[in-house]
Amino acid sequence: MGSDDMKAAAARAAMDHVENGMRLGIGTGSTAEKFVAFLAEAVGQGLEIIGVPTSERTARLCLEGGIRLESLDDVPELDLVIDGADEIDPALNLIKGGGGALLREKIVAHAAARMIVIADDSKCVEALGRFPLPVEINAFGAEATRRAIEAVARDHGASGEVALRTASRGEPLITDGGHLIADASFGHISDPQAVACALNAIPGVVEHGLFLSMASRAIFAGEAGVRELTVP
Ligand SMILES: O=C[C@H](O)[C@H](O)[C@H](O)COP(=O)(O)O
Repeated sequence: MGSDDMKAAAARAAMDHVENGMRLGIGTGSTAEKFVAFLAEAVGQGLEIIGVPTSERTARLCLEGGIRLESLDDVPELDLVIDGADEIDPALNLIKGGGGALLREKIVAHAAARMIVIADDSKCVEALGRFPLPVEINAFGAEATRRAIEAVARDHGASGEVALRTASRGEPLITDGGHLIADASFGHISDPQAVACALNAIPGVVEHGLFLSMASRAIFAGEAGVRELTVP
């Protein structure tokens, strides 16, 4: 089974947790997009949900699929959010933001009673940090903020650099919220809570991609099939 099929298998399994009448947060990224396709199919067959998307791209895909959307301002409390992740540790702590959507994803996840994360097996790690941690930062003073993140990373044993993310033509990537993304290569984050606190203390940091104690269930798909993990 290729990685695309695994993502689709996890997304399909997540549909078992979607119930009629739900207010549903809808994630961003290639795995979440598989979920949007299954959701659109179910909506076409009569499922009624209200969706709140975590990015402009997801909103577009949902609308193309006939999924009813509302803004989080109109539907501020959600029953469930289903989203992908870049890394998932055994306690279901996550790194997210590889697609640049971490701010809206975290706001939506925080507004949801439950978060289910869907992924192929390659996202499963013993400790977070191999995937560079995305940090959304304000454009004002971006270099000063980048250096402050670098100092935090160094204090926490980072092995690599902190780089501003660029888009396809080399210009800085701008998020849906109008911010920049700095990717911090830790290699291994031994104390995610301490890193999260230190990043939150930097004024130019809007949000970071550590989603700690937010997911209550992970659905992984791999060669051996689909397995579900809940918080220990
Ligand atoms: O900003 C993007 C999100 O956090 C994605 O959910 C994450 O990067 C995983 O994306 P994918 O399913 O494409 O690996």
